[in-house]
Amino acid sequence: MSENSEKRVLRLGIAGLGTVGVGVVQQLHENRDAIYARAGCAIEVAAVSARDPGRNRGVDLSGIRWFADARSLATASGIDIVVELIGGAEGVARELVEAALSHGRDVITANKALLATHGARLARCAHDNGAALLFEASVAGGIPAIKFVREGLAADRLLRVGGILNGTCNYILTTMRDTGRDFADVLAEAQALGYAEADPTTDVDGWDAAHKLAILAALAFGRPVAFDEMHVEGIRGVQACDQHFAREMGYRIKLLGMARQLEDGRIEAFMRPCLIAQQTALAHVEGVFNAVVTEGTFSGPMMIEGRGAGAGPTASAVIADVIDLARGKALPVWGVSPQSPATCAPRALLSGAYYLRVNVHDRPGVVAEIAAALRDAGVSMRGLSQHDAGRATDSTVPLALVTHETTEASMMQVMTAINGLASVIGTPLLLKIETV
Ligand SMILES: NC(=O)C1=CN([C@@H]2O[C@H](COP(=O)(O)OP(=O)(O)OC[C@H]3O[C@@H](n4cnc5c(N)ncnc54)[C@H](O)[C@@H]3O)[C@@H](O)[C@H]2O)C=CC1
Ligand SMILES: N[C@@H](CC=O)C(=O)O
Ligand code: NA
Repeated sequence: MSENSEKRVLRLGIAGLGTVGVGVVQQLHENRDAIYARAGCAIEVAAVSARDPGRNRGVDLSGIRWFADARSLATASGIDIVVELIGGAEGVARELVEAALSHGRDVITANKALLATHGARLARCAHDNGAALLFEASVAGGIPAIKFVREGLAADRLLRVGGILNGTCNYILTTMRDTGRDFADVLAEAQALGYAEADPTTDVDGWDAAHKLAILAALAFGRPVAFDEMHVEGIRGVQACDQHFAREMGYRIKLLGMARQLEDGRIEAFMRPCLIAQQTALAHVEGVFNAVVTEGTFSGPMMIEGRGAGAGPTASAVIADVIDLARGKALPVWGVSPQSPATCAPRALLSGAYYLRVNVHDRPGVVAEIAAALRDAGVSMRGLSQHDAGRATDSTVPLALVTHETTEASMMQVMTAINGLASVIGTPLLLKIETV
């Protein structure tokens, strides 16, 4: 494990002292005795690297070596584990992790962007150099999502994996629904609470959650997923009227991801806002909470829920990985020996029922035009709703419909036809109705 294990001290080199990095330093201090008891050795922050050495971060960093260039932590002496908490799929974070693993040094990271994008290569690098790469904090913050899928369900054959994987989006959607406040206002609040990524567009455009889904799918199916082929949509298109319609129809809107392995080995995966029936457990995962769901051939359906973001939960997951290493527990990155990435099935192959909301000029014949677009694509309507709550001063009105079971290909055809209608204002919103 460690060049220093005989002294029963495990020495960390932490890169990045933001929300999570500071959380780790603080929690190691505040919960030192319990951590010592479980790890069987002392955990010490031996070195750090952050941008501004002079800034007061509210934690005691005295006596800790400071490295101006985080990449130096990969090879510096006196460090047993590199803890990468900078973030981002490229740049210093990637270079540091690659260099440390190549040097045979164990790495712990919370960086889902890096793992989703370069996971196949990093797994190979860790394997070839006998180094461990642990990443519990990368998916669903404090929820032990990685251990749940990779270890807890190791004997099962998983049929699907997914869940609500972005705390910022879930917080925004929940708060908008409950308070009627607007998107930008609630996003600023999520940022202030430390939930959002350095660039919050990563959260609201669905990429952060998609990164996490790619990691879960890789663990569930034993192979990294070709991330750039995944279907990803964010929550910017969701309007107040959608929350009204969803409630009226018995649903809640959630940014939801789901991955399934098809018989031909391809992965069907999406991350997008969906309607979920109000009475399901997943619909009640609210605020910053995340949930991971699985369906196993042998274990059946399961769900775990908890805080998916923030300093405390995320630092706790990082330190759990440190304790694993202290206990001598290091597994292959994806639970099996390194594999090449699996391709994703095209979006058009998805199927299900859908919700479609269109803002239209309120005039005779509009509904007939939309119905014609559905008819031409062979899509059958299950219900239609229009009410004045969402009416704008220019007499445009939102109209929402739900379909019977159909294919995504047919819905894409409907969207193209509707987008071309003169009576349609702005971009219609298409949400999958997901059965969970
Ligand atoms: N905030 C959260 O709730 C969660 C964050 N994560 C992940 O944890 C990682 C860190 O996230 P946060 O702490 O929230 O981000 P943050 O933006 O608060 O902290 C990152 C820190 O890294 C520093 N940094 C940037 N470039 C650097 C460089 N070249 N050398 C040294 N330091 C550098 C920044 O100055 C900043 O203080 C990211 O990968 C993020 O995706 C994962 C789960 C939850
Ligand atoms: N920005 C992320 C933080 C954790 O990964 C989120 O909001 O869930
Ligand atoms: Na986790």
